[in-house]
Amino acid sequence: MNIFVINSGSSSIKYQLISMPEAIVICSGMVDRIGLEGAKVDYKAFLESGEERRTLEIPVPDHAAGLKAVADLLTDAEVGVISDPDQVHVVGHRVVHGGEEFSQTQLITEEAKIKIRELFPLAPLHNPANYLGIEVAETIFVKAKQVAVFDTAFHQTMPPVAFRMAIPNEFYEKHGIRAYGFHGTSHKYVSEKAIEFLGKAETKIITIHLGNGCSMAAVKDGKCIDTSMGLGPMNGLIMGTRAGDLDQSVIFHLVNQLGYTLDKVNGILNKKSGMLGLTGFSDMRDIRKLYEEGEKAAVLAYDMYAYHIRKFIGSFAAVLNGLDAIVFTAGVGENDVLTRKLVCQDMDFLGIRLDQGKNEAGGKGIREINASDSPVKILVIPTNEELEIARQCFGLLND
Ligand SMILES: Nc1ncnc2c1ncn2[C@@H]1O[C@H](COP(=O)(O)OP(=O)(O)O)[C@@H](O)[C@H]1O
Ligand SMILES: CC(=O)OP(=O)(O)O
Ligand SMILES: [Mg+2]
Repeated sequence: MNIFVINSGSSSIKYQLISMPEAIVICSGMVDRIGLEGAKVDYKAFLESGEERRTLEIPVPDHAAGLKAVADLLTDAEVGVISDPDQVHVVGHRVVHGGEEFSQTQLITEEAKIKIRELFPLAPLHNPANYLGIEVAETIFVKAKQVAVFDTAFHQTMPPVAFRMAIPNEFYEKHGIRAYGFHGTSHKYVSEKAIEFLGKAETKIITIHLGNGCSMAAVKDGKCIDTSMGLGPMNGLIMGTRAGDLDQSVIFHLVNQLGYTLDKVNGILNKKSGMLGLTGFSDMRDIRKLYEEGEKAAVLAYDMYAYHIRKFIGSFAAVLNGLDAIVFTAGVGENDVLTRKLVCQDMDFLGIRLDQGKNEAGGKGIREINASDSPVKILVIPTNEELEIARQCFGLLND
């Protein structure tokens, strides 16, 4: 079964064509800077004759144009991997917010599409892009089954004590206002890898997903019991452009005293805050350079970024009542040596002891970077949301 996985972001589309159940990646790549100057389509095909790469620097005005360019590459006479879009049997979509409606992977019906649209206001940077991906894929891969895999699904095992908020009951009962949690596909994938690595069934693990969006999960015996994000993917950790946890008074102050509209405040907290607000850059590689030059704002921003992760490690260790491993994953977690160093610093009271040599060593696959006498394992585990989405699709359609 050929499953084409689409992970649509606000300005990018990551994709992989995967043959299941063998989990063979046929091709993979990314469309970057959609709607911006300097858009680019990256494509890597694993052919019998060897690996073929293409980078197209073409205007990509919207998601439809991006997916069309990818579909053309998939069927290209020279570097293509299929001869016809109908050879894609299933399209698996990452959908960020599934609300209370969707706790599991779901075949996309007209009714499901209406519900995904209703969730736009709760994930404004994500669900509209995910939805567009579905609409466009339906016109390109006409015969394929379309399946949605939700970021919120893995967190549905949280107990009420973790997901309820202390506001009047009717807001939960009538309007579903509660914590949902995000990046669930990634937290699930890396926590399962960590459990396999630890080689025991009873485990207490904290997974730390640091990409553009950042979140953490407390995972006990393979099930999520708490997470740092809530109703939408805005709160918790400091992120590329999102503020993370914030005193509610700030919002009222911005509106009532400084005269901002609520829409404007929403835009500021989602798109202009976080590392971007503190340093002028949202990409960790740019901020890292400034840090190394000793630029004050970058040093403070890095320290704050790590400080908030450390606070969540402390609170999640408390709710887990112990800790076997912490796991770093996603773009920053997998690659940024400095973030991992700052997070693990002065955490030996919790049994977290980093080996800086191992932290700097690099490498592929799972890496253990703790000191040999560290009671808690510190693991770097590359995430693979696309493979997990393909597995979920295959599981749904083979049931
Ligand atoms: N080698 C690296 N060193 C430090 N940060 C990196 C490196 N590679 C990627 N990143 C950071 O990872 C982040 C993007 O992570 P990613 O998981 O791809 O995010 P998303 O899926 O949310 O777009 C960016 O901030 C980028 O700077
Ligand atoms: C939910 C979320 O924040 O996703 P991303 O990290 O892809 O922006
Ligand atoms: Mg991501």
